[in-house]
Amino acid sequence: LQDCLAVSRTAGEIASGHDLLDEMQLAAATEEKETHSFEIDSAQVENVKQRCLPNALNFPMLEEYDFRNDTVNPDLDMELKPQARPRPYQEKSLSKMFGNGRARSGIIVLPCGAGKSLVGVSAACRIKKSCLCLATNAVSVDQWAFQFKLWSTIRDEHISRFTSDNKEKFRGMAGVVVTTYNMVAFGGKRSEDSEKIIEEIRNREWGLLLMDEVHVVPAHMFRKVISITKSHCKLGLTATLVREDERITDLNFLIGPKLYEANWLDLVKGGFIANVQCAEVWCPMTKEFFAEYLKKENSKKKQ
Ligand SMILES: Nc1ncnc2c1ncn2[C@@H]1O[C@H](COP(=O)(O)OP(=O)(O)OP(=O)(O)O)[C@@H](O)[C@H]1O
Repeated sequence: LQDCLAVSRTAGEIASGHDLLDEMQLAAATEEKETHSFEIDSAQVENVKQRCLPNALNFPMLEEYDFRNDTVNPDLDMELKPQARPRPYQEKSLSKMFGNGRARSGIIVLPCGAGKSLVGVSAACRIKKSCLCLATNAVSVDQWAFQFKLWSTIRDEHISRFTSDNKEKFRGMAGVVVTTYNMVAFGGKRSEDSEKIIEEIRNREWGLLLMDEVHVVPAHMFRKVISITKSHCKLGLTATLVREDERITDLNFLIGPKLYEANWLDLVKGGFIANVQCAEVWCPMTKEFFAEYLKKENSKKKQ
């Protein structure tokens, strides 16, 4: 099996779904346990993951992809360029993902401007298999395609964009497709060109599903994207794990646990991101607005 879901009760006590994983403790805890291997029907994987959450059986799971031994999916010739030098916190986030030589699915949290793109591109360069990169809009798609070319040696014909304006196809056995969550999740009628590309996206086994801004994607769209694409490893990138719809735990079993979170104050001190100034501005409210503001059912909107 190239993919495995690792489960450990003891590890669960150490690292609950939202805590950072401590490699040493986790390895020690897992070693104490016997290993059993069995295959899960792909249609049931989401159910199994959900049943293992802390509010159910409390067997937190790690999904790992043994990409080095994947002889089924073709390799993608792509390296980081020598001038791409990940910063210490970027390296650390990658070491949480690739700690044991496999690619672990999960979420990396880095503040705005800290360089999530280089982390995503580095992850794709290590796995060296086809990568589906999902962004929230067409501008981000262009930026991601640009970042892949900026930091990696990927050849132009191996990377394509799929948006309403750009319906490109990569050439060769493996490649990177950058598109939006919307393009993949769209349920309406598509043009012939789009239909062909989406078929390709559905049918291919992706080594890496790279998901940008995971906190803003509505939960139902997320589910749809994950259910119609087949990927061995999922990496979610975000600047915050706060969600408006309170479905943050969904990310935990749909993608994986938080693997790393950088402390933005440390990054400011290190000179990696700009200093933040916080100011509180008080504004008057009209009587009607204030009455609405005080209503219990509007409490979520206040956030
Ligand atoms: N290791 C690095 N060496 C040099 N430049 C870097 C490095 N990492 C990131 N950068 C630069 O920092 C800037 C911010 O990077 P990037 O756009 O990936 O941040 P981000 O975390 O995605 O931000 P946002 O959340 O705002 O999208 C870019 O100009 C990028 O080239």
